[in-house]
Amino acid sequence: MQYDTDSAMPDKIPHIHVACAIIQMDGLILATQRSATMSLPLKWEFPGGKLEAGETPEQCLQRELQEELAITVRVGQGLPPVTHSYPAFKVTLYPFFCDSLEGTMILHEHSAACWLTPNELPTLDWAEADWPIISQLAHHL
Ligand SMILES: Nc1nc2c([nH]c(=O)n2[C@H]2C[C@H](O)[C@@H](COP(=O)(O)OP(=O)(O)OP(=O)(O)O)O2)c(=O)[nH]1
Repeated sequence: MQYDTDSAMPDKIPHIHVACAIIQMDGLILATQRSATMSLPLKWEFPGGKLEAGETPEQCLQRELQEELAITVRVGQGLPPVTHSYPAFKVTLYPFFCDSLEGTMILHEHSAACWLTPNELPTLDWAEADWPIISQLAHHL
């Protein structure tokens, strides 16, 4: 029997699920830059990280934002998830609007952070998976 390998073989690349925070303050949105030693080096992203087993996206965001930036936020409305395939893995991003930031931000993992208006967001070199979110924000906020 012959198999069509493309359809019969299971997907070999890992598929990760990542919650990310669109943190708003005074009309600006927080962007963070991945460090040179992280995957997708120096790309800009919304802070967040991989969902752990049994964790809601809201819980994941509170944990990741505390670990990465030493801040807490109020997690609000979600945007539609976005799935993107990188050469080595596939990611589904679960974006959430957040506000009411508390704490003094410390960059524990990122190389930089900045606050931008929705219109300025496309000027950064974003991780490829983020572009559908950036377009949505630039047009709708
Ligand atoms: N947090 C976040 N990650 C994003 C975005 N866009 C995007 O492609 N990603 C990717 C980068 C990472 O490969 C993955 C997020 O997982 P992570 O930051 O916890 O993973 P990592 O591989 O850097 O670190 P590790 O915990 O596995 O060591 O999703 C985004 O907007 N925010």
